[in-house]
Amino acid sequence: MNRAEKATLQLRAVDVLRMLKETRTYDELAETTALPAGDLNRYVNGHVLPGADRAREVVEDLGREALAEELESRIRVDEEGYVDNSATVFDQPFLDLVAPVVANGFDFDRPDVVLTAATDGITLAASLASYYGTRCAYAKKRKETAVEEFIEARERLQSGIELTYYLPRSAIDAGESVLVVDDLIRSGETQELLLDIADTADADVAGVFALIAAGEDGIERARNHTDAPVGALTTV
Ligand SMILES: O=P(O)(O)OC[C@H]1O[C@H](OP(=O)(O)OP(=O)(O)O)[C@H](O)[C@@H]1O
Ligand SMILES: Nc1ncnc2[nH]cnc12
Repeated sequence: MNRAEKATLQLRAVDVLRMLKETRTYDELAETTALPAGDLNRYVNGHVLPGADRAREVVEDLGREALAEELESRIRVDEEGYVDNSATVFDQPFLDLVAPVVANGFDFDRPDVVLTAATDGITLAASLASYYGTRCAYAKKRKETAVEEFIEARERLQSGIELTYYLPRSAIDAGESVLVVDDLIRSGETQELLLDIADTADADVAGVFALIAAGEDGIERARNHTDAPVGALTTV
């Protein structure tokens, strides 16, 4: 880890601790983190940065659990199992906290491109791309004007409707590594189409990630299409 990466990790740990502190006293935060309250006070107030090892523990272990809890408290599932996740996908600062936890906690190789499907996956993909310092690309359900060449992926959904996603061909080069992400995975049909696009582009898949898995079907379907790691922050 170079100095810049270390500093980034330390600052991310402070972000996670500040998020946790919003709903806790220092004593409660000490209990949650198993770190001394005095140290936590200095980190949260920005007087001292946690050491690299401590920072990694906060981001990878605690961060993942805390973010999953925070995510669960923000989503509403209706009586038919459909999820309202607007409070998450509209909150870019929250997604900026998610990015390092995902990048460090899910065994994904650093991608060249973070790929998602318009619309709701875009803010998550943007946060991850920004964290990795890579490009963000999103496939759309219609062809964007003035783009000459597209990669297309078409699938007949369980409902019988045919769905096509289009991505400008220039968005992914052959041999690049693609991390496929979305806010939500349920049937896995959308992720399948995105993996299909990556395949047509002759790209490698770094992984598949969703903030929320609605049931296990989608995750399993994605696992059938790639050997790369597949995961979600929470399952409802
Ligand atoms: O695993 P699946 O069954 O494919 O479902 C997941 C997809 O459904 C939602 O998108 P939707 O198609 O509703 O479009 P939106 O992002 O524009 O709301 C969600 O953002 C995922 O992309
Ligand atoms: N918001 C949502 N909740 C559950 N399944 C979905 N499939 C597409 N959008 C969904």
